[in-house]
Amino acid sequence: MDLFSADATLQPIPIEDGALSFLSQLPLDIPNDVILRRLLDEIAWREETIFLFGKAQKQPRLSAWYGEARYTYSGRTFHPLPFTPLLLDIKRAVEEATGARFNSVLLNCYRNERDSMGFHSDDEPELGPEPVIASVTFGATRTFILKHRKRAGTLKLDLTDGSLLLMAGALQEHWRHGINKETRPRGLRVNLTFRMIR
Ligand SMILES: O=C(O)CCC(=O)C(=O)O
Ligand SMILES: [Fe+2]
Repeated sequence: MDLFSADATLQPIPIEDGALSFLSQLPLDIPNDVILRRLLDEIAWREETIFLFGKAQKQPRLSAWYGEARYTYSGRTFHPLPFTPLLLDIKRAVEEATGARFNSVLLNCYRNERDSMGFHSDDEPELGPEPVIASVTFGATRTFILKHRKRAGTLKLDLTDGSLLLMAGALQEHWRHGINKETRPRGLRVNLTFRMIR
């Protein structure tokens, strides 16, 4: 492999009001399909319940938190599980590719095309101003959609198996992002968002 080829490093994606960059394959020592299978086996996946207009509802995906830092979300304090050796391997690869450091990861498992993530910004106070968030995907491709908060502006990115998307700068302040349900069949997808919680 040519170490200096363009697609071996993060490539900037032009966007106003924030920073985005993409690498189609995060360099890893373990094949993507083996990582996917191990994540499915080793992670303590949970189907969380959320309250929407006072009504209990199951989140349309499975999720799990791992890392070294506690965090609060919707007024509740969560205690993540300690990083596993596999998560530490992926974290090391992400830190090498991005030059950033991370101490927690949120994992989401989209079981099929009916699983989704509502539009949101990752702007919790403990992430600090202009958070750097690294998103790694294994398995099926899903479309990551960004919508500008103040003006008409939508950006769609296909997040493919083994890819790394880096969100930084003022992106979370100006844009929301989400994963829509789809009608065409989609296989299982696991996404990991590495964060630095202070
Ligand atoms: O699954 C994805 O690509 C998005 C995940 C996400 O937005 C998050 O974990 O905050
Ligand atoms: Fe997010």
